[in-house]
Amino acid sequence: MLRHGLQVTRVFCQTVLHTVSARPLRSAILRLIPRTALLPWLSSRAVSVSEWPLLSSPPRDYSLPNPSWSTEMRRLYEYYDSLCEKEMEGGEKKPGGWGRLPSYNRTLKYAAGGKCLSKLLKEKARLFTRNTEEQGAAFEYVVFMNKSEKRCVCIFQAGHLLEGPPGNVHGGAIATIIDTSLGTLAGYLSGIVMTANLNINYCSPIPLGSVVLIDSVLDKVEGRKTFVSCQVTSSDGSKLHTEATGNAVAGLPIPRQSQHATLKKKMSNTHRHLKHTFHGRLNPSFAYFKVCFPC
Ligand SMILES: CCCCCCCCCCCC(=O)SCCNC(=O)CCNC(=O)[C@H](O)C(C)(C)COP(=O)(O)OP(=O)(O)OC[C@H]1O[C@@H](n2cnc3c(N)ncnc32)[C@H](O)[C@@H]1OP(=O)(O)O
Repeated sequence: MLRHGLQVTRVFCQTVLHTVSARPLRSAILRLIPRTALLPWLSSRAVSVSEWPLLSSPPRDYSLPNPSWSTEMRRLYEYYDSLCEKEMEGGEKKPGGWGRLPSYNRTLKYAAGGKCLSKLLKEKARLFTRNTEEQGAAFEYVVFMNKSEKRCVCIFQAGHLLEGPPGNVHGGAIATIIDTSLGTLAGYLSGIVMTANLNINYCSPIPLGSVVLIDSVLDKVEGRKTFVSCQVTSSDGSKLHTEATGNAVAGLPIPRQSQHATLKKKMSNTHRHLKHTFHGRLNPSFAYFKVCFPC
């Protein structure tokens, strides 16, 4: 009863104080109400972004257009967006086969409702490709997935912080966006994966600030291994910049004997924490994919 009262008070305070944007006052009041009071409410539902509770500001979807996007980036975005499946009037779905994948800088945190998993993760950790708030400075990209073709296209605009050779994109930054595209495709098709192998041929430099397309396809699946490949081309497809193949392995690596006891203890603590947090109602890996790959 007391817990329920605290929960209602906390949500009420957040709602009201969120509206008046009184940050210091809001923090002071919220500090008085234990966060755990919110857990039952959070755990009773998988929170989708559209129904984000007023715990904090809603997560930013980095895959949506922003003012730093060039005309070419926007044109390509609009083209693929027009191919996406959309709800039409009357609830019918416009077929298209494509879907845009949203992108957040801390997916697990958002998937869990904002707060619950923070203790398990490093508080300051951010997705490498989404670790700056400065729009257009580094990786601006959006991934469109085609389920039936087992293919995805990433539209990528390289910002000034990604310079390698003067005026061109750093090879490591190119490898990063390739790993992201291939990893996203493999993850979409095979569940949680780790990149085991990545081979890259750099064919021609990518000018800084330009927009390129990373077209990734599934080659084959062999047991736990998902083989994928991609081509990085200029936005009109006329110039090949880079090509790559990769192998992503599904599932968790088997720990070495010496690490086994520590890992077992860690996993058991984690499991207990998750069980408490979610009351057995929400599988965190499911939530991860629900938010990561909703289309
Ligand atoms: C968040 C928002 C979302 C946003 C989404 C953003 C997407 C980002 C994606 C980023 C992805 C990453 O950067 S991942 C981070 C970079 N990668 C890593 O750190 C991986 C480090 N390596 C590992 O953890 C491990 O070695 C694994 C998991 C790859 C494999 O270990 P394992 O589970 O013990 O499996 P193991 O038995 O060794 O191997 C399984 C099979 O894979 C093969 N295999 C293993 N390693 C290799 C290899 N290097 N090259 C070729 N093949 C290999 C083996 O021969 C075997 O084949 P067979 O005998 O069965 O035939």
